[in-house]
Amino acid sequence: MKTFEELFAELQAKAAAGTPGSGTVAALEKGVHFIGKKVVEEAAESWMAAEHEGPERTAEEISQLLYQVQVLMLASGLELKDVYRHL
Ligand SMILES: N=c1c2ncn([C@@H]3O[C@H](COP(=O)(O)OP(=O)(O)OP(=O)(O)O)[C@@H](O)[C@H]3O)c2ncn1[C@@H]1O[C@H](COP(=O)(O)O)[C@@H](O)[C@H]1O
Repeated sequence: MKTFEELFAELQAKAAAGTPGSGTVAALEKGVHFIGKKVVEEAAESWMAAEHEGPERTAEEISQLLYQVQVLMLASGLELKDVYRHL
């Protein structure tokens, strides 16, 4: 288990190092358009899970949505504080 902040730090480090075998690095190489579609896909799956599949599946889909949002942040050159200041 990891927190939102811990996951972001892990993804930042992998992106900076270009870690071989990292799905995050591969997604960043594909770019914002590819990542944006993943965000929309996971958002839709979260919605469908919430309507039809119960809380456990919903939590799983939301975790994937949070991951894809973090990858989009990295692709956009954003840090956590850039987003948090709008909360
Ligand atoms: N939390 C996640 C995470 N959530 C979702 N995903 C990715 O998002 C995809 C979504 O899963 P789905 O089952 O919806 O997708 P799918 O349709 O079956 O498969 P795809 O065709 O979309 O790949 C997964 O295949 C993963 O590639 C994640 N990939 C990585 N992480 C974490 O990110 C960290 C870094 O990962 P790497 O960069 O791969 O080392 C690790 O700690 C991982 O646990």
